[in-house]
Order: sequence, then structure tokens, then C-alpha cells
Amino acid sequence: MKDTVLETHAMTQNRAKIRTEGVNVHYGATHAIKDVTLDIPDKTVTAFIGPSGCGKSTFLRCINRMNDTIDVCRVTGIITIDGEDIYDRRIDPVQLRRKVGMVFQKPNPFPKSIYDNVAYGPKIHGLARNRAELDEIVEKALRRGAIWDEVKDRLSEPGTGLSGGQQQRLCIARAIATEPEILLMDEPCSALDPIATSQVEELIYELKNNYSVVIVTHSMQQAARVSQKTAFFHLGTMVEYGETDEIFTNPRDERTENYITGRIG
Ligand SMILES: Nc1ncnc2c1ncn2[C@@H]1O[C@H](COP(=O)(O)OP(=O)(O)OP(=O)(O)O)[C@@H](O)[C@H]1O
Repeated sequence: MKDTVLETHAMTQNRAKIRTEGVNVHYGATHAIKDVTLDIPDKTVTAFIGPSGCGKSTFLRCINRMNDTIDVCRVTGIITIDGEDIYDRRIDPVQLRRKVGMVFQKPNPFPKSIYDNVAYGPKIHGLARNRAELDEIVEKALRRGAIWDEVKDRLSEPGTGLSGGQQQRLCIARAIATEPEILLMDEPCSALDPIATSQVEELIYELKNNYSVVIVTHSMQQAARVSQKTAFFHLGTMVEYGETDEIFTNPRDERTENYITGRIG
């Protein structure tokens, strides 16, 4: 009995949240992602690193079907979340994106109040029965986004009036408000100053307790600071994937070594 409990626990710990198998992405004639097979665990920060144009963002966008919005883009292969094929015809991409939230490079709050930025998603997905419940969801998301204390007295002011770093934490709170299980972040700190960057990095590090976070970053220091797993991409291929410490201290592939030592990229 005890063994069964231990085995079940180990299986839960090791089970992949996101699983990709033989994924290829084409933009017309451009072959941007080549046969990528990868298991991304739950409650972990996974970083995608690699030189410009290697396909990091393209691959990230496969995970919530954002590439569907690009006409020339064609995705093949299998991507599952909790064992469910997200490209199955029965999957509604809008519902999928509620489960798989996204934060972009440039903070992009809606031209609405701080409160409404966060309340918007829960409202359209019918997550609150009344105003009191909505208030609760908004407060919880802003707390998780580590920005509650800075905005609690001005919830009706425009989100666009906040500083860049605050706007990005607001966008993270907005993504969290619909209770996603996965958060995709595409270079979330590239438009921020060093102080705002370190605040958002701290937040990302904390978020792994509740979510599976996948972050694209150009900064190897950032990948080393916030992630536990790292995947290195080069020319559309995923060259190496493993524990972040291992990738940075003991890479197995020469291309990874060349990148982390600054010889390519
Ligand atoms: N919308 C698009 N239409 C056509 N080609 C695209 C599109 N988006 C990306 N590509 C091409 O796909 C390849 C991978 O681009 P992608 O943006 O995924 O790389 P990246 O590693 O995220 O780059 P960066 O670090 O510079 O953001 C590149 O050759 C790029 O030109």
C-alpha cells in the first residue's frame, strides 16, 4: 500500500504538464520549428533560450495556439496538455487560452481602469456570480501579481497610467485572473528597467508554486535566475533540454556551449 502511494506521488511529480511530439512549424516556405519533442513539467519555470530567430517565440505560441491567428503559419505534430491534444478539432482556442495565459514583451494593458483590466477576463468567462465575487477575484489576482499594495487605493485609475514595470505586473495579474494553469511569457522584461525587471523576475520565481511557467528570454542571466529547466534552440531545432544548472555549467552539445559562452548569438 505504502509503495503504491509513493509510486503515485512520484508519477504525479514527474508527469509532464505539456508534452510536444515531433512539432514542426512552417511560415509559408520558412521552416521555423523542426521536429521538436519536449516534456514540460508542472509547477516549474522552463526557459527557452537561443539566438535571435531560432524559433523560441514561435514554439511558445504553439502552446496556446496563438499561431492560429497567423494565416501563413502551419503547425504539425502533437501537443498535449494533461494528456489532451490541444489541436483536436473539439478544442475551443478561446477556452484553451483561458487555461494557458500569455504575457507579452511590451506591457499591453487595455485602455480601461486597473480594476477593469483584471476583471475583464473573469467577466467574459462568467467566473463571478456577483460584484463581491468579482472584487475578490480582482484582489487575489493583483496580490498574486505582486502589485496589490501599489494599486489598491486607485483601482479606478487607468492601467496605462502605471509605470512600465507596474503595467507588466498588472498584465500578469490580468493573465492570472482567469485561473490559468500555464503562463507563457515572451520576453516579459525586455521593455523594463533593471529595478522593474528584478521585481518581475521575483514574481516569476514565485509563480511556479501555482503554475507551470514557460518563459522566452534573451538573457541567460535571467534564465539562470528564474528557471529550473532550460531548453536551448538553434536554427529551429531544440538542441538541448535539461536542468538549468546543468545547461549552464555542463552543456552536452557544442552549440549550447558556444551560445552560453558568447561565441554564437
Ligand atoms: N509572422 C511570421 N511570418 C513569417 N515568418 C515568421 C513570422 N514570425 C516568425 N517568423 C520567422 O520564423 C523564424 C523564427 O522566428 P521567432 O520569432 O520564433 O524566433 P525567436 O527565436 O523568438 O527570435 P527573437 O529572439 O529574435 O524574438 C524566423 O525565421 C522568423 O523570421
